[in-house]
Amino acid sequence: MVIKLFLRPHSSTLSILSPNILFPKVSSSPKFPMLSLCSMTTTILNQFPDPNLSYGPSLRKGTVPPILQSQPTLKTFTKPSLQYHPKELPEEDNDDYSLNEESFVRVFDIAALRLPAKDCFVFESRLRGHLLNWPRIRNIARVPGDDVVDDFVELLGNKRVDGDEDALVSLHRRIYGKAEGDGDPLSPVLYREELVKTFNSRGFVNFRNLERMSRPKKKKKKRDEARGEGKKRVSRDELAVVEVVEDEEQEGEDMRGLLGDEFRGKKWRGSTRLLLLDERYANKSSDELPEAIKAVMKENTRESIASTFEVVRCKLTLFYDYWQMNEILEDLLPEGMIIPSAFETVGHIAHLNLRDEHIPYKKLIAKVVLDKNKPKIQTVVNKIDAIHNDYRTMQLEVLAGNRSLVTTVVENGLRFHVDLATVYWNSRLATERQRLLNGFTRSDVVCDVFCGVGPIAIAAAKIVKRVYANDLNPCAIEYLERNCVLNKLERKIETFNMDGRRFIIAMFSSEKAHSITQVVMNLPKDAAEYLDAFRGILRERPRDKEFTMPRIHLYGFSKARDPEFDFHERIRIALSEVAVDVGMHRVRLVAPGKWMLCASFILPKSVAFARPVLDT
Ligand SMILES: C[S@@+](CC[C@H](N)C(=O)[O-])C[C@H]1O[C@@H](n2cnc3c(N)ncnc32)[C@H](O)[C@@H]1O
Repeated sequence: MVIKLFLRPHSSTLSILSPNILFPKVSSSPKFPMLSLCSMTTTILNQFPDPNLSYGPSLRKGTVPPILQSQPTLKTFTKPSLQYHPKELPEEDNDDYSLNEESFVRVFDIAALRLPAKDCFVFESRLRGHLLNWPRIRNIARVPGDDVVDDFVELLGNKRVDGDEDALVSLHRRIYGKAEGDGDPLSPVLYREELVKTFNSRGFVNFRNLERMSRPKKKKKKRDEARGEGKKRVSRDELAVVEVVEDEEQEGEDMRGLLGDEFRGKKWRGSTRLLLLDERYANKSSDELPEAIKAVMKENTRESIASTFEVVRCKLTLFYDYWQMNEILEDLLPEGMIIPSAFETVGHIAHLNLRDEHIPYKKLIAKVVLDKNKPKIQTVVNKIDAIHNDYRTMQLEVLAGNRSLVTTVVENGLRFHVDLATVYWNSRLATERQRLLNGFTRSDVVCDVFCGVGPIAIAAAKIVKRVYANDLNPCAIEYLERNCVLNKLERKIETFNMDGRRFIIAMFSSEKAHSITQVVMNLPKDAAEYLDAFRGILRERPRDKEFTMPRIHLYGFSKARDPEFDFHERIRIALSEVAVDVGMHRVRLVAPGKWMLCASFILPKSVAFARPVLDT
């Protein structure tokens, strides 16, 4: 079900359902001490209300923290006076801009059920349907600084002492600097001494920050300042932070001295956790909360007078790292533009195929692709032009990351070193290669006429008796030889660096011809044109000799309505043969209406022993 959500201003109140009696507050005002609205300074001006938005996080929902509101989405380096929104980016100036990650920070108001840490998992499963359940956000959030060791909780206990006074209440009075008899507040030094006297050695040791109590308070962390926030951070990962919205006024009298600078709560109530509630409950009053939550509150406030169960208002801040690639790009690129969502990977390289309309944004797109796919992706490239050259190498432009196009690809357990600048590689053919290899046996001898860096030849060498691998590109052969060694298969592979036609003729006019059982011809654009090399290839040999004809696997493209028929015709014409029994396999659609096919057939004897046309 899609729930439509209207974000409302922060002004509505949320009642605390359980009065906290653990450390009764000395503060003047607050009826709802955990729910101060004054600290919620994010403005609704920057909210993106959209009644059509569905449930869940979105860059178009939430608010931009005030400190970031003036910042542009892009930072400029060379023209500080100009600050373009990417949607207005001039094409030539593209290189001068970098992404401003902070402009992707969004703050969401949510409600949370604060409860003892030990109970959080029980209630998480009990209230699962009422929790936030946002991707990559845990429903349970920590409250930093209020974690205490179990021994200390034990020490505090929950039992009544001295007749009518709760041990915790009594402790609280002492901690707030009052003498046993509720006299004047103690000076920090006396207060500390009092504490030292009061606790036994076990308890004393467990006050991690006791020895620092009389020191001046440390400055807030730089990062908090940069974000313009002084709230306690519950989660410290890079994706998100949950903060309880509290009353600033009351913070002077908190337990920070005892429990550390990070602890900013006005009361200390033992280790607690936040169960983040469904975003629809963000601004609901206690009456409007679902029965399941009300029941939990009721049970737990009744059971223990010192209950820490309460509903609190929180701010959930999502950072640049939280958002997925498509969400960032959607926000960055002009409306209506197709979002580049997929790319090919070759080892550490992401290979984009950007459309013309993306070119002004290519560096930004590449940066997002890099950021969102680190550490696996280290380099982002774009194909500049269609493949035209003989070696089938791509014209690539490095857009982001390190500039090296030498990478290592792992395919079917084999490792291949590849330099995309000088050799051909296509990871999309991995399945096809596997299909082809499945047809090979131990007794086969394979000729790979257009082998590249060896994805077929090397994988075949693991299965078959022997492989002869050839490529016209000297760089491909250099990498092939490296890869043979890398995969410890150099003894089974013989390499050649010559034109495919010459290679076919050389192989079949040598002694090797007897043993060759499989020929792979993977140069889809032109391979069919090389078939004539087989015509009369065995004509010098005695016809009566038992000769096993090799099976040829020929790749090709076809844009015809009946691609199989079309490709079959081309094969027949190239072999100058009336009938050839061919098995066809559609490999993949390489472009709309353009199929890559693999034709497999046994070289007809009539072709292999044919006399050249002029001889007859
Ligand atoms: C489509 S790639 C296939 C490479 C390898 N089979 C693969 O799957 O990665 C075609 C290869 O044929 C090589 N090539 C192109 N023309 C050639 C020719 N006339 N003779 C031999 N090899 C050639 C190119 O250098 C390229 O490596």
